[in-house]
Amino acid sequence: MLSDAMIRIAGLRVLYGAFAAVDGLDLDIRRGELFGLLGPNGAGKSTTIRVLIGQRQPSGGSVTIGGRDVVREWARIKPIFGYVPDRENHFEEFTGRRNLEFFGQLYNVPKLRVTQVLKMVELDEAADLQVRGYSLGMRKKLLLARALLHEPQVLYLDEPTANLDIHSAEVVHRILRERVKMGATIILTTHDMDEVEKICDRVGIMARGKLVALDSPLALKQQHTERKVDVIRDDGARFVFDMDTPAGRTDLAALITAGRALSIRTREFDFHATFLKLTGLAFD
Ligand SMILES: Nc1ncnc2c1ncn2[C@@H]1O[C@H](COP(=O)(O)OP(=O)(O)OP(=O)(O)O)[C@@H](O)[C@H]1O
Repeated sequence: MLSDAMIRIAGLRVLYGAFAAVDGLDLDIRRGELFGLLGPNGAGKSTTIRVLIGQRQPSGGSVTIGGRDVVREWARIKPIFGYVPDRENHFEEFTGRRNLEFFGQLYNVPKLRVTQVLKMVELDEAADLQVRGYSLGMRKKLLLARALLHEPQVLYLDEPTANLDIHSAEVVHRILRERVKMGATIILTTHDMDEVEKICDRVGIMARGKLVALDSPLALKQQHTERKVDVIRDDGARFVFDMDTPAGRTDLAALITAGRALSIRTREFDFHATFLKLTGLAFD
């Protein structure tokens, strides 16, 4: 348990009928942390988020945000979070600006703030066009702009950069890092380890409703990078030396000292392999 947890998920269970989509999840997220939640399809990521945004009640366990229980104290939690869903739900016939003004009214957000967030996500030039003409990426950025309107302390994002080009993804990444620097707490779900490595402070990997890994991206890499070295000798023979064994280290050193190593390559972190291994989906 973290002493500075903003979001505390303890023993969370969510049932759909008899099926446990989330099956005893314990997870603390720090205040001011950008947390990446990964996992294969059906792992329980979206169900967890559904509990956090009040769409689904826990079947067991508890979730608190800033010390308040999401079920019993929902009215106090609702104003402090923003949510970017994976599926958009804009008013097609409204302009981007009108969409935001509509939602802004619900939170008493001044019109100036609408202009600010449109600029932030680089939609200022398209602000007065109907959303029906927007690209997938523009629609996604409008969702983010909407979630930022009331400057939420807590932000949940379901695959925020899916369908975005590289530049737009960077705009989103920059905005998220800025938010956490200002003290916001963010959970995003993604299938993209590069994204996690680039912007997340910690990562949790879920499988079958449970957490199977929890660490910083760097620690996860260090823990799961194979400490092996592939060598091609001057006569074309190939060798793999295991750096975790004394024999592997001595043999490699001998080959190098003898000047017979033609090519030496250390193994890179293989996120796909690690992910499949941790989630139990690797083929044997
Ligand atoms: N409304 C529902 N009724 C019944 N089962 C559901 C319902 N919603 C989700 N499930 C099941 O719960 C499990 C977890 O689903 P969830 O959407 O939380 O996974 P996920 O990790 O978000 O997956 P993805 O990466 O595909 O979005 C899946 O097996 C799914 O079929």
